[in-house]
Amino acid sequence: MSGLDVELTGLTVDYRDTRAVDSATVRFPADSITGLLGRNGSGKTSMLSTIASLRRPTSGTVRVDGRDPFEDERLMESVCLIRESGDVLSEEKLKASLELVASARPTWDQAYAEELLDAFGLDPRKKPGKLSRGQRSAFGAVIGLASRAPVTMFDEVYLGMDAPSRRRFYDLLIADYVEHPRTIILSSHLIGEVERLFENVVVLDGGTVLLAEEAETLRSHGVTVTGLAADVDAATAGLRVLGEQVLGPTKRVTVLGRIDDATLGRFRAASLELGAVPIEDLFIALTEKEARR
Ligand SMILES: Nc1ncnc2c1ncn2[C@@H]1O[C@H](COP(=O)(O)OP(=O)(O)OP(=O)(O)O)[C@@H](O)[C@H]1O
Repeated sequence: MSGLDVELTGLTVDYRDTRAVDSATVRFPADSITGLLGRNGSGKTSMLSTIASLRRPTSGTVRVDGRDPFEDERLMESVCLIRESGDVLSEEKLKASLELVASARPTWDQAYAEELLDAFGLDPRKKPGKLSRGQRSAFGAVIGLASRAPVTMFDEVYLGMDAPSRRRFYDLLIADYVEHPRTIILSSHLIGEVERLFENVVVLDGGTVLLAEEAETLRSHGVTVTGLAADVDAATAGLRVLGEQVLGPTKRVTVLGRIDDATLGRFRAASLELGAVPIEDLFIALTEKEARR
């Protein structure tokens, strides 16, 4: 089974006096990996919870494959949300949680789950209380991957993992996605680490959709310029610089905005190296109130 399209129209989620998601209209295309980015409290978890039918929208609609998952139990089996908190049986061995998920997910792959447990060094005879935070996160990753749900969402699930485990998770995710394409949504604060995975990017800000674009298009909103510091400074004077890194005599600056031919010519004449803009830099610029004035 491949992925399903997810479409939100005018989605609003209120908690008492807080509007967590505000009239969000956005599509997560089938068979693609979308990064859902936003600062703390921007509404990512609330949005994902409504897609997973854990919360009803206050208004607006959620459609998975054109249908309302709330009204459709079979469809809910196709939507998997993995949260950092972990939705496991806290008093039972991991094995019991795996059996429970396996019974609820028609697309579950037991052999793959066992492979993943091995890859993350997890013992299914242990109880969640005996695991470290990183191991609990890894267990969430195992469930999310082995579920092979047509819509799979990871909500900051890998935050507890150390760097090698996170790298293993990203590599496993990509490898499995290539073999079994599906709709994947990743929310993350570690944008620099995960952005290579994204085909699409959705940025939330204060509950509203600030942008929804293909990652390649987004990256073309700027350029990185690297070379001798004095040359870089001269060539980028007057341009909107998002950030800079200095390494000895070399400097790399990230410039926002489309670069016209004259400017490009200036860069080339000074033998400066041009590169794609890290999505993380664009994200920070877009969501920084100062930068948007
Ligand atoms: N159960 C709740 N009751 C009341 N307010 C809530 C509840 N859950 C979230 N909120 C509020 O809704 C807003 C959006 O929260 P949400 O958790 O969806 O954001 P987030 O982008 O996932 O944040 P983070 O990156 O910090 O996890 C925040 O202002 C938050 O305080």
